[in-house]
Amino acid sequence: MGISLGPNQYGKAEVRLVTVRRDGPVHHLRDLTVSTALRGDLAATHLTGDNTAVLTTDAQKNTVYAFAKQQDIGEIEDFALRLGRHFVATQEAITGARVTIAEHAWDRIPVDGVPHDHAFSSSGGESRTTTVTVHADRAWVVSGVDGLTVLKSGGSEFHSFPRDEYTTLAETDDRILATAVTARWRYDGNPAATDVDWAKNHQEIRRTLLQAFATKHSLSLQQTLYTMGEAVLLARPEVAEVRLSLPNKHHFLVDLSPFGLENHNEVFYAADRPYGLIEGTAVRDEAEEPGPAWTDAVL
Ligand SMILES: O=c1[nH]c(=O)c2[nH]c(=O)[nH]c2[nH]1
Repeated sequence: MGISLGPNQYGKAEVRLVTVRRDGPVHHLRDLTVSTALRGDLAATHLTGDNTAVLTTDAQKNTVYAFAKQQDIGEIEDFALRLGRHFVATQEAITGARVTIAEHAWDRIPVDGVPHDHAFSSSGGESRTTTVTVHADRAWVVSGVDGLTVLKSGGSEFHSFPRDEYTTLAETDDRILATAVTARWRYDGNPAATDVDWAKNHQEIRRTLLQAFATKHSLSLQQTLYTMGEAVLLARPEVAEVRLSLPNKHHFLVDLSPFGLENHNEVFYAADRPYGLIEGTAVRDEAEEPGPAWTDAVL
């Protein structure tokens, strides 16, 4: 009974690539997930462990980042074709390359109706939430938003933190700041007994959160968090308290120096975990004590 190697392919799956092109103050953002898979004469590595024909998956990932720097990405079809053709043309053993790209769309955050130069939001995955608790004589309402994904490619710094023997993070005065906002706000008084326009509140609070994120020059995500909560309390007198849970979706600068390329804050690796998790509350001084809906509204 004979056994032989069947069809096979290999590559790097889900390379998270974010690029920022700066035309003066206006930034152009691209956010892609790129997967490569190569096929060809790869029997040796499977059968004997001879890797002489194996272009590493690490090199495939590096190629994605280097190509993103060397030429404008353009349409994802063109970028995928450039990558695929490169692998087939340069690797003798490789006869086929499959490159799959998903592009994640971002919209400019409107600030007073004007699209912002370098602050973006992504509506995919967002939901509006509410938790109400009803007793015989009153009700408490907690509303919120989940998964409101935002990113700014300018106006964010993080430095002047303490350095102990385990601190390796570089200080930066220009980084990408990205998060998926989970927000909960509680209404003061007995809102179910009064005439609250829930839809309008939701819309205005969402807009206020976005505008604060876009316009606040950030020295930390903590500072941005408080500014966002404070802005909601300033805009909506019926809201007593705002809780925010903000994952710091890290974007790491890709080191392109091994390929003789400079990276002036243009090409990033979007990491999904671990992430910093920044949580906090902005509360109105004269607000009444929170009701049961607040205690139960876990972030
Ligand atoms: O805005 C930030 N706050 C932190 O507390 C922190 N910690 C870290 O590693 N990066 C950041 N960024």
